[in-house]
Amino acid sequence: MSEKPRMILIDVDGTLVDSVPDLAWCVDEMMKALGREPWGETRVRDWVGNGVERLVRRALIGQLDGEPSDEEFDKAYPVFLELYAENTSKRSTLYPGVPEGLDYLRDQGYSLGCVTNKAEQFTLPLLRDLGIEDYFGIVVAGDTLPVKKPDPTPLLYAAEFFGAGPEHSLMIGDSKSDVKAARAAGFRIICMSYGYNHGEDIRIYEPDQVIDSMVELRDLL
Ligand SMILES: O=C(O)COP(=O)(O)O
Ligand SMILES: [Mg+2]
Repeated sequence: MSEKPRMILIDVDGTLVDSVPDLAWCVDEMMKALGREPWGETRVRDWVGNGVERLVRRALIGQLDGEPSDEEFDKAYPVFLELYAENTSKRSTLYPGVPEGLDYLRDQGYSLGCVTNKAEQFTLPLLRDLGIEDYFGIVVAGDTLPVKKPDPTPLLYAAEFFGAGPEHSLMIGDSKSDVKAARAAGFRIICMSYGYNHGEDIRIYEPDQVIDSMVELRDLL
């Protein structure tokens, strides 16, 4: 962990992309289509980070933990998928410092990968629409493998692709899933202070560093 990283894996939602405006819009339109009240961005923000299926389940019950009925979910999920396919990037933006940060990392010669819990059908268009897909040698999405973060497997899969050992591997994320996955993989972990962590300060989970902008990576790496 103390050695200089060779490979850097970066999370999407809450790290590179402020995707909640689109996710919340789609959740609210789904709720309205089901004849229910919309939740708004502030509520939806705390439910992002474990993939769109989990997001829809949380929206249906109005809380982080628990399950809606199968009947409710089976009705709602296709509605959400259709809405989000058309609204993946319309309202989503890169956080300030992301373009400069990615340029810096690329120019320094790091192998860059993207590891997200967002499903591949949304991840790839989102990265493309925001003009950042070419930075990444590999994209491991939420459904690329049978498991997602906080399981370390997606991180180890990317590390194997690049031939990087854990001592040369860094994860950059925003949530406790990123911290847990990185710890289990034996990677260094840096978190963004501005991301989504289900309403909790990410510092509670003790990542190696917490930064406010990806431009700060210039001083850390
Ligand atoms: O919840 C999601 O869909 C994805 O979240 P992540 O990009 O932060 O892993
Ligand atoms: Mg995230």
